[in-house]
Amino acid sequence: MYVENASAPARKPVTVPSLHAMKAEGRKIVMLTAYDASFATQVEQAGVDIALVGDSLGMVVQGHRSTLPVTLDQMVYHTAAVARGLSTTLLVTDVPFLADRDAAYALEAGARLVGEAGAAMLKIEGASPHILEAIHALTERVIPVCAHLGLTPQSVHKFGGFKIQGREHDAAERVYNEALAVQDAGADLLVLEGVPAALGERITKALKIPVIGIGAGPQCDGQVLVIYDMLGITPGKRPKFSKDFLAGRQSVSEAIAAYAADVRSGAFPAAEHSFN
Ligand SMILES: Nc1nc(=O)c2c([nH]1)NC[C@@H]1CN(c3ccc(C(=O)N[C@@H](CCC(=O)O)C(=O)O)cc3)CN21
Ligand SMILES: CC(C)C(=O)C(=O)O
Ligand SMILES: [Mg+2]
Repeated sequence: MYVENASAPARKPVTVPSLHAMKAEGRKIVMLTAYDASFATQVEQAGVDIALVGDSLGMVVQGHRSTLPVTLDQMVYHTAAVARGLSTTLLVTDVPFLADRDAAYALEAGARLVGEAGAAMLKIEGASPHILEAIHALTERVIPVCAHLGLTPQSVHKFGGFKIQGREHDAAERVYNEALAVQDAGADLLVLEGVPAALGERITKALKIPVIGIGAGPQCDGQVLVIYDMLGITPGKRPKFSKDFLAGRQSVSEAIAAYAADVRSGAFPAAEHSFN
């Protein structure tokens, strides 16, 4: 275990079954990205439920304009670093662009990110037939999967930018049906990004698995943000759905604790962080 965490107060480990229990009991799930051991320790000590090694690291750590250049080797490197900073926080890692091109590649990613680096769950964007196959192949081999729908950043070229999805009736139906499909394929969790709040609420109510929103309104079972956005240090324009929790506070740990408290109370996201 990472030494700075050695004196952290004990809490029960967050697990896939405990996330399902949180949805059943109406307790909000708090998720935040981390890319290294020091931030992972901050996330752990603030009592965040899930740490996400997001492929957003391609943008906020590496300085690229999209998440597409991130490699599986890089995700393994960051996941192993984050794992050393955690003890009870559930560790989810993104499968990078096209590492899920078929079930065999997805299993290779699973072997490396779970077996080698220490992730507990893989997050995969989309619901096309080959992605549903990959979700099925992984979950059949007891690697839990978090699906990711709506504004899936790896689809940036198809969408023509980081654009809110599911605004028109047909597009909303498509995202809704994809959510049912990834659940049927075996996903244990869904990240729903950049969709109108009403669609976020409808999908959250329809699914048995917990739905974590980012720009998907306040009715989701939990929320996730990119940690540099909620610390106000992202260069340039932050997404509208994010909020600077360090503003007016004294430390990173206070900011993360405030984020966790606001997600749990329902104070975040407010109307200004949601789309209609
Ligand atoms: N710093 C950072 N934060 C993120 O949330 C994030 C990343 N990077 N990188 C990977 C993806 C890209 N994401 C993004 C990036 C930009 C917008 C954005 O600017 N959206 C517009 C909405 C445009 C519309 O209305 O269609 C916005 O105003 O928020 C959204 C998601 C989410 N992820
Ligand atoms: C924004 C979250 C959901 C993500 O996928 C990432 O950080 O890469
Ligand atoms: Mg991602």
